[in-house]
Amino acid sequence: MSVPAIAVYTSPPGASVHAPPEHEYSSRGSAPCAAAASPSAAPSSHRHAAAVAGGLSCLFSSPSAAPRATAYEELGALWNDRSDDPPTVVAGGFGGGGYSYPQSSSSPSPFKLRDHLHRSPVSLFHSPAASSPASRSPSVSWLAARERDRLFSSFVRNALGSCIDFAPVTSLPLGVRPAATGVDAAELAFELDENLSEAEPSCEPGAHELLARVQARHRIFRDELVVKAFFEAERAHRGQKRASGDPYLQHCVETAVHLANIGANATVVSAGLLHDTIDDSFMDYDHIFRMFGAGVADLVEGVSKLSHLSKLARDNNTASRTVEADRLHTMFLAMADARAVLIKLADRLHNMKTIEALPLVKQQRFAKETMEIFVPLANRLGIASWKDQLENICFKHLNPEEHKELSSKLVMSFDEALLTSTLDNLDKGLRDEGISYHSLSGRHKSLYSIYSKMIKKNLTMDDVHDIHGLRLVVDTEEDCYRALDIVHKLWPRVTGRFKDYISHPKLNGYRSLHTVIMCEGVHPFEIQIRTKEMHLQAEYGFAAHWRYKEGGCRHSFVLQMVEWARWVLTWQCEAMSKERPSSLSSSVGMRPPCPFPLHSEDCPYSYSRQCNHEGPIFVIMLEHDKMSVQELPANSTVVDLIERVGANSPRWSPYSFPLKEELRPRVNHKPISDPNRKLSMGDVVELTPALPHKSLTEYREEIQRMYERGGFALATTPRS
Ligand SMILES: Nc1nc2c(ncn2[C@@H]2O[C@H](COP(=O)(O)OP(=O)(O)OP(=O)(O)O)[C@@H](O)[C@H]2O)c(=O)[nH]1
Ligand SMILES: Nc1ncnc2c1ncn2[C@@H]1O[C@H](COP(=O)(O)OP(=O)(O)OP(=O)(O)O)[C@@H](O)[C@H]1O
Repeated sequence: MSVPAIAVYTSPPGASVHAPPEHEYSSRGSAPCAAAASPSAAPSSHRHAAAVAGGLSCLFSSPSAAPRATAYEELGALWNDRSDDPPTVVAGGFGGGGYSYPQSSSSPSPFKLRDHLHRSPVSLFHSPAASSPASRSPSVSWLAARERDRLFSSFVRNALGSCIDFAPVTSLPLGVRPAATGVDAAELAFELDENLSEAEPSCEPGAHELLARVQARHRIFRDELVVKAFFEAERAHRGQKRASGDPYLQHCVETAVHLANIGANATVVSAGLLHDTIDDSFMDYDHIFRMFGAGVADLVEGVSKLSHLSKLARDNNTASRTVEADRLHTMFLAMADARAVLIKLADRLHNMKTIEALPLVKQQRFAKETMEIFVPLANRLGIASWKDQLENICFKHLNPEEHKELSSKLVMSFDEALLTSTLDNLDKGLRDEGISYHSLSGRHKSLYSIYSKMIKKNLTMDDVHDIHGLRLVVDTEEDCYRALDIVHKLWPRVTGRFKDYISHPKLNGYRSLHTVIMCEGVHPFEIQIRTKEMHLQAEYGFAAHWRYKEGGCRHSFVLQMVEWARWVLTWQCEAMSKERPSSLSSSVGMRPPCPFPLHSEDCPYSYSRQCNHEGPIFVIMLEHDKMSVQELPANSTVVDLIERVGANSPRWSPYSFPLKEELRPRVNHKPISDPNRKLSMGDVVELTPALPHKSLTEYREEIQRMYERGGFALATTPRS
């Protein structure tokens, strides 16, 4: 996904208001580095070390497997507390890294005010914004909202076109609460304890220190709800250890830290802390609901469901069956609140970072599954830094030799100082010519992305021209060409590498100017120049980067869901992360209507409930202990599934619905009494339940009788 750090086009008016310093250098991922107050201030050894160390890191020092925290990630942790951030320069790991400027300040653009006050949803997953303390201005927010709506509307019409029915909601009906996102005090089904953080509940040694450490990094961990979730997670996992020997709680905390790093709000961070409680402790949904309310409980339950599916998929090696793996991605995104997918991804990211503690064979299995299932999810959701990190870890385990060789080469060839100085030069060149810009960002390509490109195009590393890349987003098409002239005046261009996708858009609608220039005579730099609208299209439209990477996509409803998920996540994390109950009351009047097409009146900001598409549904089918992901038309029933299985079976012929409950098909672990029960996205249908021990003999006899009557499939009363 693309990378602007401060690119701000469509931020909702409820979003936090920031006044960033003149220059911001920030990461595409969750890894800003506050070590240097300016790009040039960080010693290059430090920058290199941080770049190299970026792959595997762990926030908390641990006696066993967890490596020491790296500058890359530790400093990334500061993002959530943006008001404390100094201007930062980023030291990205091999996950790729980035830098960026907001618009140039010498030549204010008409968007200047809005741009500085609101951050883009696009920016959320890519780069933290360094900022000075927040202040709120309702009138400016409102103006921004109108601009956002205008931009968003035209973007949706242009970009999504026939993919969706575009019917923007202009206002929320009276009495409808705008969001189930940040925790609104009125939504809570419990009273938050006063001075909870001082309550000092008794817990295992080290837990308070763990909390203190993480609180020092992220303000969100001082939030009452989050503190309460921390102590509840501690209670749930007390005495449990990870394979590495670390307390289990550490995994919960680090999962939550990943979420905090991308700006998730208190509800999501709390659910991240509690994400394993339903599966691995005495706590159930009701308990979490009573303690934390529906927002957190639903998310934890959603993660638990995803974990079950993921385990089923792993045990059945679904990842290696492309079609089914693809259905699985869609199913994950469609069945759960997108934020649950986010928590599952954060959980997987930490598990992958600590995978060395597992036996080799498991490392391989996890790496394969992560590459096939979770990397595409991170890609589709636009969380580039997680995608890069997951890919690089998997790469290391799946192709250790290639990883080693390429890492050493990249250390030699990647020049971080050059990236920042090129950014500086372009910024100056643009200012000198009076061209205002919206954002200017730079990134270095991740190790795995370089590797993939080399394999795909049969290149050597020297032939990869975009290891260093800059992206400039300006206001008008005319500015694109003016900026291009400046670029070509500043540096010699590499012949044959200029592409004008503005006058000749790609078939998928992608528009941008691309050129490759040579820095200091030896380093090729790819520079992309585009307008804000082109950029939105490249991020969210038909030309979206995830689709560009993944190739064709069959179902338009998939496109819609994915873009929805990205939008919801981006907005929620971005807009709500600073909004705690105390501040909500004052901002409620300014809450925006949900901008996403198709949101209905009760707008829960969760696309899953809005997804009344006519497209197919995907369900998991378990038959004789084998799992498959089946695609069925909308409104299909259990009988439809059974008929499909029967039709493919040589023994197929109808038989009656079993009387014995334990022999009936199960949907989500419960035997069904109505074979015409409709199936929903993500249902797990067991056609042949696992053999119950006690009734084993009886069960066999019954099956035998069924076969004798003619076939192991169900025929039911015909449907009307
Ligand atoms: N979102 C999006 N980005 C694109 C698309 N096409 C190209 N890009 C971006 O532009 C970069 C370079 O694209 P091109 O100049 O067309 O280059 P190429 O022919 O694909 O091959 P290389 O020059 O070797 O990278 C890609 O690496 C992407 O970052 C697209 O359809 N959608
Ligand atoms: N020149 C650039 N400047 C800034 N960001 C870029 C540039 N080129 C790509 N990006 C962004 O960096 C991220 C990682 O891109 P990456 O290089 O891995 O893939 P890509 O750009 O699609 O290249 P390719 O398909 O050629 O491998 C994406 O979000 C992409 O949009």
